[in-house]
Amino acid sequence: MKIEDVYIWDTNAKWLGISPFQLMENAGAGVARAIEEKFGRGLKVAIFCGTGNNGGDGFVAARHLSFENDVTVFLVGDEIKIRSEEAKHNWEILKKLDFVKIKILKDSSQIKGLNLEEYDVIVDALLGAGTKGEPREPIRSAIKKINEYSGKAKIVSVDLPSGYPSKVQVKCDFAVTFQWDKEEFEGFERIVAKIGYPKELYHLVGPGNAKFALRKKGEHKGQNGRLLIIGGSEDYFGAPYLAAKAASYIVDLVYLVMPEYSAKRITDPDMILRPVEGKNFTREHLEEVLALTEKADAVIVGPGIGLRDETREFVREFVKRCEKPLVIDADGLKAIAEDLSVLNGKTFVLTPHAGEFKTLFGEKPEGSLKEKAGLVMKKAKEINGVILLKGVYDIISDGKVWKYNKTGNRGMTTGGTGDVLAGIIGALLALGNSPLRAASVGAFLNGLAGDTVKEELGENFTALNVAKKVPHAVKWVLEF
Ligand SMILES: NC(=O)C1=CN([C@@H]2O[C@H](COP(=O)(O)OP(=O)(O)OC[C@H]3O[C@@H](n4cnc5c(N)ncnc54)[C@H](O)[C@@H]3O)[C@@H](O)[C@H]2O)[C@H](O)CC1
Ligand SMILES: [K+]
Repeated sequence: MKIEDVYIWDTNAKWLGISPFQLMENAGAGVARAIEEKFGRGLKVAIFCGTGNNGGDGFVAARHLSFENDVTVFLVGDEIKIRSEEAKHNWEILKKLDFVKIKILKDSSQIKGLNLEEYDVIVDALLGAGTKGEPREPIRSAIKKINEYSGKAKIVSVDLPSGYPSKVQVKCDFAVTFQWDKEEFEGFERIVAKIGYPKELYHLVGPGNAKFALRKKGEHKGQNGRLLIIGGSEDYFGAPYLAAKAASYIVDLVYLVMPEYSAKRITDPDMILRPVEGKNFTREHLEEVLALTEKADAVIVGPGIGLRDETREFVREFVKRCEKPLVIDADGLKAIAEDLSVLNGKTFVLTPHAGEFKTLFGEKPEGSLKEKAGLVMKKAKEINGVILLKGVYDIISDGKVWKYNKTGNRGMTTGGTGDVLAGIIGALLALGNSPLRAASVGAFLNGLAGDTVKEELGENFTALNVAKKVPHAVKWVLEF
């Protein structure tokens, strides 16, 4: 587990209704439990707290420990700097307790002369995951003070030794770290305390994942993604248009490559059209279309492209030679189903529904969520790419992990929502996201846009309604 993942989990946990108060309560209780299990009860405990949430965990631990131990809390810093609601809440509780002693140490001069000889255990809740740079005063002096008692008292750090990874850091007997043992940490003993995240968080896509995927990269036109969409035929022009419309809210530039016959029917000024001659894509268009991919960050191929033999051949040849990250959707999937080897060495997302999945891989996804996810993961591994199986729960895998998405509603069975989804995924790929993240977050945003439409119109709407709610979905995520 990486520190970036912790942020995603916290955000998704909040989305499930698990509040930061609950997490802090569990974190502090976990610290208290670890101490009592290791060292027994009836202890004299000093708890050094900073003004961030690491300190907040310390406040909670103090309350839990106070039941059977003699506890003194040293707040290092000014109490008006206790900012988060959950830390403040727990601080206010502590101030009402008569059996917990509180000492406020606003500057280093108050720390230097402290004598901590009477304490059996010193808890270090000064700095945690929010540490930026070398520890500054008065925290720095507090770290040094604690280290004077190394080997004399037991020193327990909350989450990580304060100051880590700087030179000035607490030398603890162990740290109580939360939920998982974090890969990045080294050089100190760790005990893991679970803080109430459900298993769903390993797999469920939520606003935490989406926030990361939507981060802007630059201030200049084109820096935030250029997407090329290849689709349309004699019979269809709406499908590539819907994909382009949805994507245009996310990336800077969307180029729509279509046979001129269908391109003529598009009048939307948001679109940059790149018509190619004729009514349908054929091998003859190959060089021209490949040249267009050069200035794109990602490519979508398939929406409304049709199933003519010469078009299917075009799709396969194109995929084989395209060097950009790809989303292959709809008729494009049927074209490559005839020869999956065109995917070798490519970076791509396939977006089949159950029927297309069977056409591609000869097996129908059936059974429980876990069983279906197992099959999607197996096939993703075989083709060395990302598969998004569309359904009531969308399942996404890169062959190593699997994710699922629950946003969306029955109204989205209407034609064209798959094109909107492909457009969003392509846009997220063009922003530089991994195929796994682009596909997972694409499914989430598409469903969220659909749910936003449902709030206004009920379950009878069209795919264009969904595409037009993409900016609302994005705004919701960024403000969450
Ligand atoms: N999901 C979880 O794992 C949970 C973790 N919890 C605990 O929360 C902390 C992280 O809290 P946060 O408020 O983000 O940061 P800190 O408390 O680590 O520090 C912020 C605080 O410190 C000041 N500061 C930053 N760098 C320095 C420095 N170099 N010198 C001095 N002061 C510094 C900054 O200005 C802030 O005031 C995590 O570690 C867990 O303990 C939650 O309680 C439960 C969920
Ligand atoms: K700490």
